[in-house]
Amino acid sequence: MSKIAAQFKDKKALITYISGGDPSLEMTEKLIYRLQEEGVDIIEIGIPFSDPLADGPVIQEASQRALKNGCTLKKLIEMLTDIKDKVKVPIVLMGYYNSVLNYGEKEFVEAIKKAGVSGVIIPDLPVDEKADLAYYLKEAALDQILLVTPNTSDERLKEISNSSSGFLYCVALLGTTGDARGPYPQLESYLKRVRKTAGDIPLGLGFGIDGPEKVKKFIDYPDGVIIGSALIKAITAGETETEKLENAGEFVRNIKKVLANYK
Ligand SMILES: O=P(O)(O)OC[C@@H](O)[C@@H](O)c1c[nH]c2ccccc12
Repeated sequence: MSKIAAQFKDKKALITYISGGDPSLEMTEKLIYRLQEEGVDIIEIGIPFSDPLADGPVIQEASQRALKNGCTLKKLIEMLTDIKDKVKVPIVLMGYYNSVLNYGEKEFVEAIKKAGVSGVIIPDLPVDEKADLAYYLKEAALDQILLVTPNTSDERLKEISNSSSGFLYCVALLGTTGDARGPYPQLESYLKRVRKTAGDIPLGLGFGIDGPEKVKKFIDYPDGVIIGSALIKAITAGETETEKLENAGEFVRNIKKVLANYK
């Protein structure tokens, strides 16, 4: 079992997303330590990108702040490599395919492996693309987490879940990240359909889950939740570094309180 999949064992997992380099790489480093201390199960880190097409305004702005402050994929990987020994929680890199292509697919996989990263999410790389990247990731024993949506047909679901490793990312709505309308009204039947088709792989639910209330409402169906925009909002609301870290801690504690009641 991969280090990522193991995080779903006997509990509902909490996966938090932060944008790498927002507002600085030093802050990303401190946030990783804080999220780890608060007991987050997996940390997803976004590679800053100018056209993040799956992202709503909160993450778009976070990505812009990171780019403005000079964060690049290379610098992000260097930072992760430097702190590798202090990070026990599995790290997942989320980024658009273009960033990986620019870096070089083979070089990217080698570098993130060295940085201790456990898996990747590349939302704009379809499963049938058969990219070299998928091959290199497998060789390096890194997870490639794939996404399904309420619109995904049963046939595709089967194909995607067979190729996904670590967990299967169930997008909770038809829209972008941070969409407060989520999750999808027929979430229960959607996730039951996924469960039936996907077999044993853990199911993570993300997009539009903005706090403890929504977690409570929907946690029966998936094996874990992914929260990004709402956490970034809480962090950004802090004025000083200390306040930002404190807000992140408080946000996570409130979600963990809900999750503690479930298995
Ligand atoms: O921000 P939200 O609505 O809480 O959704 C999680 C999300 O942020 C994170 O998993 C993510 C950020 N950017 C993405 C792009 C594609 C898929 C997933 C993501």
